[in-house]
Amino acid sequence: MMRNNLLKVFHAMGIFKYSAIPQNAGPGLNPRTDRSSCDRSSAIVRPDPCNHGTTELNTPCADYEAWVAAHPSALSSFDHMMSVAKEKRIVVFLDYDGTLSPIVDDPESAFMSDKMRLAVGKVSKYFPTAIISGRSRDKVHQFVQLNDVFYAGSHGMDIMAPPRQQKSCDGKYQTRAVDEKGNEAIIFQPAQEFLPEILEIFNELEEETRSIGGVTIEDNRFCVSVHFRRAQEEDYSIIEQKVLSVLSKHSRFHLTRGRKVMEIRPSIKWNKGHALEYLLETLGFADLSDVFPLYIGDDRSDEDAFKVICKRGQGFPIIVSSKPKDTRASYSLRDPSEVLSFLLRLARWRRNSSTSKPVT
Ligand SMILES: O=P(O)(O)OC[C@H]1O[C@H](O[C@H]2O[C@H](CO)[C@@H](O)[C@H](O)[C@H]2O)[C@H](O)[C@@H](O)[C@@H]1O
Repeated sequence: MMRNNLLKVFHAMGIFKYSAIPQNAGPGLNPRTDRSSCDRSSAIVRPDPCNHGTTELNTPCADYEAWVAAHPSALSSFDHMMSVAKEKRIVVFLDYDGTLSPIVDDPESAFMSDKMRLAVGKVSKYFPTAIISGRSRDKVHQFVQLNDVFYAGSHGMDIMAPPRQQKSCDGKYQTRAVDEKGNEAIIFQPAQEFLPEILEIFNELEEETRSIGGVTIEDNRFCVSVHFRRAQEEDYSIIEQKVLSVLSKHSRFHLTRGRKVMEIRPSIKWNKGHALEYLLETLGFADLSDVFPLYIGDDRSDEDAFKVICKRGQGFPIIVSSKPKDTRASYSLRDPSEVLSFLLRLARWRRNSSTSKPVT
């Protein structure tokens, strides 16, 4: 009752203009009542006060229940979602930090639970599954320890995929490799030429921030993370100044922000969304009209992948958040424990289902 009243108020304020959403948006993108949250034009957004975290919604909109009404729980909506996806070829994409592992203070201790490993393993038995992380590819593989999963590190700038002729790529950034199981693979690294400068940036950042307590610099191979989760809040602006001063010496790089982290990345047109498309193509799904990507992620960089799914007009962009956030995702899960439940349910659904089309 209270929620309905709140929603009416929001409607009156024009915060969620469901009626403005095109009714022909594709399958999976219009939860429950044909509302697409891919249309962000009507959301009221304020930048994070210190610009140090993810963007959250302002005003009464910062009410989780109302937000969930616009981004329904993927658990409560599971049956509906699967009725949309049945007969489709589901391909599963997962982010790592904040999705498969809970956010912790020490980035080196962001371990994945055995239960989660088992769930991802089960999902990968039934659906092609890839993990696209901001971490280095090796690091995320070390955390996940599954060999039947495809890995993309450095926000998609380092992908190991099966060898397959690419239409959209001239092979310039590809090298041949052998995966853990001894199979032929391709490693795609579009930012290779930036490696020497990334190393310089890493060293400069270490030097510049050495004297500030609680800051750690993480080498993510094709990008560098500056963590300040353990720093004093009063040091945030000096940390930002130091990072910006290092960045000013490297014109081919830019800054992005995540959850208490600033990241310096090569300025190439490549992100998690491109990685999703690249993987679909290498897995042989590019030309199939019934391919249904499902992407679960919690952070700003995952929005690039949500955007691609929205543009394709078919799939499930799912955000992991326990707070209202401006997002293109259509569905939500509260935290990694809900991700775990969702993945287990997905694997069970596929195992018990005779109608869904197995991916070949
Ligand atoms: O794309 P992701 O896999 O989500 O990686 C994004 C960043 O995740 C990690 O940082 C975040 O998780 C840490 C551990 O829980 C936490 O301490 C930190 O505050 C978060 O921002 C990772 O360490 C970064 O390098 C990734 O870019």
